[in-house]
Amino acid sequence: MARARQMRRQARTIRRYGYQPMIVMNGDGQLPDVIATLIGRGLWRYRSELAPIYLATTLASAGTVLHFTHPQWWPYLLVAGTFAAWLLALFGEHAGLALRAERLYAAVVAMSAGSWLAAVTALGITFWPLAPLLLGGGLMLALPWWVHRRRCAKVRVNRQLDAWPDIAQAIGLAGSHVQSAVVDVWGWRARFALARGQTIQDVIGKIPAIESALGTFRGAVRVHPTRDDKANRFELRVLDTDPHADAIPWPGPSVSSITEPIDLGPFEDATSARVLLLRRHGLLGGVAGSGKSGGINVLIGNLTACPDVVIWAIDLKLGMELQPWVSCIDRLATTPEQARALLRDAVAVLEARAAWLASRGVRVWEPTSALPALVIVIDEYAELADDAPDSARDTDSIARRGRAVAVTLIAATQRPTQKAMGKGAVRSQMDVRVSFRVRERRDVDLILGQGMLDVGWHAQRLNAPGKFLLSAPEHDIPRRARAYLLIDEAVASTVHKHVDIRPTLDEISQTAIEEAQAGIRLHTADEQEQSLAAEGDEACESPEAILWALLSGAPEEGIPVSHLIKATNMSRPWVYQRLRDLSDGGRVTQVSRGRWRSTADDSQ
Ligand SMILES: Nc1ncnc2c1ncn2[C@@H]1O[C@H](COP(=O)(O)OP(=O)(O)OP(=O)(O)O)[C@@H](O)[C@H]1O
Repeated sequence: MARARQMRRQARTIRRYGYQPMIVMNGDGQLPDVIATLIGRGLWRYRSELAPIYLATTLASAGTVLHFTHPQWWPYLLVAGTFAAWLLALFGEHAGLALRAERLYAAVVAMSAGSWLAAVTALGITFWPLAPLLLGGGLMLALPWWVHRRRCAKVRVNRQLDAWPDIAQAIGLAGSHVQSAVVDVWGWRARFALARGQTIQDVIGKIPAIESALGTFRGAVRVHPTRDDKANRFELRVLDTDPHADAIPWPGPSVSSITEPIDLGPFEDATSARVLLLRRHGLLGGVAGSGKSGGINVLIGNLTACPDVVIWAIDLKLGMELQPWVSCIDRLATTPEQARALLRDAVAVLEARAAWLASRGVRVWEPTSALPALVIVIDEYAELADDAPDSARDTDSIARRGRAVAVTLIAATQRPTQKAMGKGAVRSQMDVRVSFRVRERRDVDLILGQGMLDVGWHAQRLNAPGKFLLSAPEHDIPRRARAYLLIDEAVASTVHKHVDIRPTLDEISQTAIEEAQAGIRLHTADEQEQSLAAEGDEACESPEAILWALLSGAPEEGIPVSHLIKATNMSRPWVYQRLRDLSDGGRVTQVSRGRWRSTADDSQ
């Protein structure tokens, strides 16, 4: 038992230091040196934890020396401390202080240290209560430092990286070394240089050995080429936690313009699944409950933060899904009629924009807040194809011609079969495909494109809501990602935050819509007139129509009842009954005894 414990301790020491420190004493009074070495090593090894003590000691020594040599310097020290605090608070981000709380903490420490040093320089360390203040205040300020999660993680990572030479030796990658490392919320990533002749394929083959040597869980290590794609470099990604283990709350919009790629959620290696929507159409597919609406929420949440996008939406489930966004959506169609009108207007917009571009000799519409892009989100596309099949021509038009003029379609549907997509070219025009879980293997090809299943896009294996595969020009290998989850409160607060920055459509588009609608009104009026005329022709033969025609054309003094009886060929009571009815409705009036006319002229 004891032997096993000792061996374990030895192994741990070897992992940490790369060798087993051996202490040899020859009885010549070397013990103090050895102890000093060990203490020195400990002070260095635990430098991060001991940093507050080092700082306090430095302040106390510097303050004492300055008090005896330059006591008149205290105002400069005070100004320096204040200036350092100001710099850290405002620009600390550039020094790696990513969170506001971290910058605030650093500023408080700088301010406190500067003030205390100035006081000690002026008054001396024996001045009450400067010494207890250093102890008490130092302890209070040290606590957040000691418990800070990212600092602890950084220390742990540094220790793991210190052990890399031995790990590399043990797993056959001797000579590779760390160049840089960063810690993030999911774990850490480091850039490595390989020894001569080693390749990234060698490293990929050693992943299980690396996981074992670093003591991580299985699947925690990923190896990627570096951004510069050098053959003798690689990036090691080590996850402390599985980013997909639980629902991932939406951290807020990742963009402020449609020209930037939108972050949908993390891949398994915790890098962001970012995708550009400008001049692209998108299709989201997956079984009921797989997270399509959640994905749409992430997209809309980001789009609402872009003042260069106008959002239109169609939600034929009576607006159940998209209603919460309504204040940020310029136009929401919840009935087939509204959807038809919306798509018709979108085509008018794209045609007007295309004509405007052509008149200026410009090829593409560059979105700005004055000339915004138009994104049309359609939740459950199959319902649109079912309830408003005649709108297929418009969706087709938008899908084919919308890119250059920044009119984008985003469609979500369970199974994008040709029938569900309305028989047009919409599906084939979708440049960005997001597949949530599908039930049948063949649905993978339906959503992601023909042949994708065969080359490893296994959306049928996604095992939790919100998990998806993303296919887009910049995403051509299958990597599992999980969409952020927006709870109702996040939607409400996002709407509240962005409602004031929502743009309206540009004049070119608005005029096109007005003209299209006026054209439709004219067309409808014509149709109505024609149908009335047709009705009139038909009705001319009826006694009612004859009666009404005579009354309408009657002169000022009215028309005699005898004429009406004769012309209609009806009985006197019949004529009087009709006259009474028309009179009750205010449509005719008795001018004098036995003479009637219509009141139409009176109202003009
Ligand atoms: N990204 C996510 N992370 C965790 N859970 C999620 C995520 N997205 C969705 N869910 C869970 O799955 C449930 C169903 O999601 P959602 O309504 O988005 O699916 P859907 O594919 O749109 O379904 P339907 O086709 O029936 O509308 C949600 O109520 C939520 O609890």
